[in-house]
Amino acid sequence: MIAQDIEHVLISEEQLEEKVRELGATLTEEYREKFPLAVVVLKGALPFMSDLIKRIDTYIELDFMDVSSYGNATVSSGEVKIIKDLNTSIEGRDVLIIEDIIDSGKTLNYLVELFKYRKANSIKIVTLLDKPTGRKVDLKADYVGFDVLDAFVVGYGLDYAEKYRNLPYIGVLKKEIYSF
Ligand SMILES: O=P(O)(O)OC[C@H]1O[C@H](OP(=O)(O)OP(=O)(O)O)[C@H](O)[C@@H]1O
Ligand code: HPA
Ligand SMILES: [Mg+2]
Repeated sequence: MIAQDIEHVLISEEQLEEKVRELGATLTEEYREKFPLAVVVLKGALPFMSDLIKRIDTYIELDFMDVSSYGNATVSSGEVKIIKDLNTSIEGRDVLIIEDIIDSGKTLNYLVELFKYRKANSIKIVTLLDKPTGRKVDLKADYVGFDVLDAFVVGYGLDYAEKYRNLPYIGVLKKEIYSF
């Protein structure tokens, strides 16, 4: 069915599960004495967040922010739009941003600057995927699941034109799907 649009599987369900456990254990240590506010960047980070938080064995608070800059394209528009803001004040909080992918870096750069302005005590980033070759601004995550090369990837939350978020693995989309 939808798997027919995938050229190849890049990261399997098993690899995802193992990595999420590893990241969860690391974050448990990092935040043991704190009560961080985990900010989930909608919509792409939802499946990663939902698996990751079950592997973090310390107190955390969750909040959600919906931002979008891709629309139906495979290249960032460069303009980050806030669709839904946080419900929680982040002044003085230790913020852990949970993301699915860093590509140009513009989404997270925008959020980090916003959270600094709002006087967070600390800001760290955990991202499942990092695509360093896509970078347009200087931004580094604190915790990275996997580096990916320069292909448009989908699945496990990541979309192309709002499709494929429900694939259980990360795959590379066939070129003919997005190039006309
Ligand atoms: O580093 P960047 O080039 O900014 O790209 C990364 C961002 O782009 C995607 O979100 P998108 O704006 O497509 O919204 P979505 O999560 O709802 O798909 C992805 O989930 C990241 O948030
Ligand atoms: O490779 C990608 N796939 C899906 N969404 C994305 N947003 C930035 N890069 C990507
Ligand atoms: Mg998207």
